[in-house]
Formats: sequence, structure tokens, C-alpha cells
Amino acid sequence: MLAAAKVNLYLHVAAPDARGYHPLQSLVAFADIGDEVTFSPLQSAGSSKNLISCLSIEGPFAEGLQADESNLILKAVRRFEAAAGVRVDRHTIRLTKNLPVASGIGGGSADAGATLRLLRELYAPNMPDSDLAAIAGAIGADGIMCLWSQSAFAEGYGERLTPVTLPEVPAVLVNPGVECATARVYGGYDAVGRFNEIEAMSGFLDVSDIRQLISALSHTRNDLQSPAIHLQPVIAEVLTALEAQKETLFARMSGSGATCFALCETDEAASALSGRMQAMMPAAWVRACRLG
Ligand SMILES: C[C@](O)(CO)[C@H](O)COP(=O)(O)OP(=O)(O)OC[C@H]1O[C@@H](n2ccc(N)nc2=O)[C@H](O)[C@@H]1O
Ligand SMILES: Nc1ncnc2c1ncn2[C@@H]1O[C@H](COP(=O)(O)OP(=O)(O)OP(=O)(O)O)[C@@H](O)[C@H]1O
Repeated sequence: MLAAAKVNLYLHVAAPDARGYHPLQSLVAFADIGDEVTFSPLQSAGSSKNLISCLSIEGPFAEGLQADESNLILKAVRRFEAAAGVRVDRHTIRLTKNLPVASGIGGGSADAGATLRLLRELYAPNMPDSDLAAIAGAIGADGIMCLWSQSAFAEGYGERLTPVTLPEVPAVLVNPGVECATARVYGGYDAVGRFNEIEAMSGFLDVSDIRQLISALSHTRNDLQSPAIHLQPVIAEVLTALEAQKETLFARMSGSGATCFALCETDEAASALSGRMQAMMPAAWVRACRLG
């Protein structure tokens, strides 16, 4: 099951509430690339004594991620077991970690979301969407959007979703290989103390092609881009490099960073841009994809 990368096409953030959480408004889209979560039946049902041993992690970003209770996949399993009143003991879980960790494209939330979709299918097919969403939302602010992996306006703290139809857009994702801890980036936004208002955005409801999308995006921001650059200045280098390329129609950082995205007219343009960015930044993670 694909655990699709999430891209915040824009992200408007208001002042924190009493708990320190930030009301926001974002347009999120999902890529056709991501991590892979696979469930395999155990040889003898019920033979797993310890679920920790049932999660294995492989792939280019496996290193540094623990296959223990700190992993969002096992957090999803635990919460699902409690909500459904079942024991998840008939399968092993394999995560192929293709997405960089703590990179603003929701990898951990997407892994949890893919896990929950598979768990429902295999262990509680009658569980309503609302129950599954409640589990995903308890795991993180991006949990519900990454559970459904559908383009949407996200409001509230990221949990209130309005589906939106976007054109499929060729894109390039670039992560410079530095981690951005979400809480630190929000903390940097608070430290500056210049908070934006969140206005209703209607310009995206009838977007049918990439030009209209970019025109609507030009009136928006990612309010976390500046505090993320303050923490990791290399993000500004990525954006400058992307903006200087002829294939780039629009470039911005996603989420709390450090991954940046460029939107392109065609798949060929995205592929050419991806190749050139990788040559310019050999240590970076660079991928051409489609957002939709
Ligand atoms: C930046 C975004 O990715 C945009 O979609 C999200 O707002 C963050 O989503 P996430 O990574 O799932 O966030 P969580 O794991 O729930 O929270 C991490 C930390 O981010 C901060 N946080 C998160 C969401 C939000 N609306 N306001 C916040 O201030 C809190 O300090 C929290 O402790
Ligand atoms: N399966 C997982 N994949 C990635 N990170 C995980 C996973 N399980 C736990 N984590 C922890 O969660 C934290 C956030 O990782 P993640 O990759 O989801 O961040 P992100 O891409 O910045 O997400 P967002 O865009 O939602 O802020 C990391 O510090 C990581 O150690």
C-alpha cells in the first residue's frame, strides 16, 4: 500500500491557542510516490507474542528509524487494537522507507494512514470512516489528511478537510538532507510573533489547469517557510536554485520543511528539472512525481 508523500501547496498559520497549537489553513495535495507499507500473513495465526518483532523497516531512509513503539506505524496498530477490540496478530508489517524523515511531506503520518487502511480491511471491515479518522487524528495533526491521501483544504489544526479537485500536476521534490523538527519550526514562527490572519480561500474551487492553480497560489504563502529557513538556511539555497530553472513554474517549501517542491508544465519538464537539480545538489533527495 502506497503511503503517499503530502505536499502543502500553501500553508497559512494563525497565532497559537492556549495549548500552543496553531489554527491553520492549507491546500494539500498527494504525490504518486511515497513509502510502501506491506502486510504479510504469519505462518501460524496468533503466533506473534511480541508485535515489536513484527515490524521491519528497509529502504533508503530506514536508518535512524526504530521499529519499536515510537514508530507511528505501531502507534497506529496500538490505537486500532484498542478501538476495534482486536489483537493484530495474524500479520507481519514491512515498511519500505523511501521518503526522508522529518521532511515536511508527512511520511510518518502517511505510514500510519496506510497501516490503518490495511488494518481495517484485514481486521475490522465494518469500522466506520469516522472511527478510523479519529485514530489517525490522535496520532498527529496531519494524520487524517494522510489517512485519505486526497487533495483537500485543511482547516482547524489540520483535521477539518474539504475535498477539492485539482488537476494532476508534474512536480519535483527536493530535500537537502537536513531534518526539520515540526515543533521547532512552529516555535520559530511564534518567536517572531508576527501572526497572520486566516482568510477564506475560494480561488481554488474551480481550478482546472496548472496555470490557474499557479495563479491562485501566487496569492498564498507558506508561513513556516521563513522560520524553517532560519533553522536550516540551506532551504533558501534549494528554493533559489529551483526558481532559477526554466522548467520551474512555481516553487515553495512544503509543511515545516525542509522539502521544497517545484511545479512544472509537463512530465518531461519535471524529469529534466529533477535530473539537473540532482546534478547540482548530489547529496540532496530529488524526485520527479505527479501531484493530484
Ligand atoms: C506543518 C504541518 O505538517 C502542515 O500540514 C502540520 O501542521 C504538522 O503536522 P504533524 O507533523 O502531524 O504535527 P504533530 O506531530 O501533530 O505536532 C508536532 C508539533 O507541531 C506543532 N503543531 C502542529 C500542528 C498545529 N496545527 N499546530 C502546531 O503548533 C505542535 O508544537 C506539535 O507538538
Ligand atoms: N514511520 C515513520 N516514518 C517517519 N517518521 C517517523 C515514523 N515513525 C515515527 N517517526 C518520527 O516522527 C517524526 C516526524 O517524521 P515525519 O517524517 O512524519 O515528519 P514530517 O515529514 O516533517 O511530517 P509533517 O509534514 O507531518 O510535519 C520524526 O522525528 C520521526 O522520528
